[in-house]
Amino acid sequence: MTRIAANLSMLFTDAPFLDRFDRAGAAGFEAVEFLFPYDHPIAEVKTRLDRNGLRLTLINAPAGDWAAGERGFAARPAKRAEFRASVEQAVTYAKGLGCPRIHVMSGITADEPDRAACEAVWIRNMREAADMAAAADLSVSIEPLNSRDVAGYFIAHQDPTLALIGQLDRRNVLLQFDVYHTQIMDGDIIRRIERLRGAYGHVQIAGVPDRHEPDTGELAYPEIFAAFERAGFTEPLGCEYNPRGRTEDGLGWAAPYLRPVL
Ligand SMILES: O=C(O)[C@@H](O)C(=O)CO
Ligand SMILES: [Mg+2]
Repeated sequence: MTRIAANLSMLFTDAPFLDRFDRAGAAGFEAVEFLFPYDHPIAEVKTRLDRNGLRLTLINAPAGDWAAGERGFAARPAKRAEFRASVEQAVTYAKGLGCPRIHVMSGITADEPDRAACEAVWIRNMREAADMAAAADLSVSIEPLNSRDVAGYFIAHQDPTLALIGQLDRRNVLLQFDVYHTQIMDGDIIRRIERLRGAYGHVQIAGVPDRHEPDTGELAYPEIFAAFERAGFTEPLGCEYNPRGRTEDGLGWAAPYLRPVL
């Protein structure tokens, strides 16, 4: 059965962050994910999850100055200290919030002079992140981002990302399969879902190319949902899209996957 999670960094954004949990619960979501909860104490976020009966499926580790274009540190040789501090904070939040995985971002490396040095530090950092996460019984999620939206990001394609993950030799590190980014960069979505079965631990969805609801654009999402089911992937798919209007007004496509609203 297809299950879905509301991405609270992109859905319900007409409400303050903490109020988005109530909106997601009222809309019938069973789970949520979001990027950065760090402006709010763990206890406050936990209260919002619990009072809406929501499970948390993913948070991102702090990724630096987002507004200035920073997108994490793992592949940036000069940012080792920031990297470690960000993973420590993410592990503390994930543990406190009952979230099973953290997305650790790699960083913009287009201006780094030495790609080999970026790869070497990425491997060293990600191994450390994996070990810190494993000690807390968590996994690490790694997501390639499309280079149209995020130019210069260290990882843009799935297969090279999987090759890097393979070099880590850590079982708790999995691919974050964002269907939106993957369609833009790699395509062949259905075959990829089958072929990479077991290699991805978290999935996100959006319409392509406009990143709106998954009922528009070039992808046939009902077919994609069926492929994930056939592949045995039963975790909630993160709804990480920019709603065309008010979030609730665009949830018609999601009706079969939402809890009945009382
Ligand atoms: O796809 C995305 O944009 C996100 O999943 C993310 O973590 C940050 O860019
Ligand atoms: Mg994503």
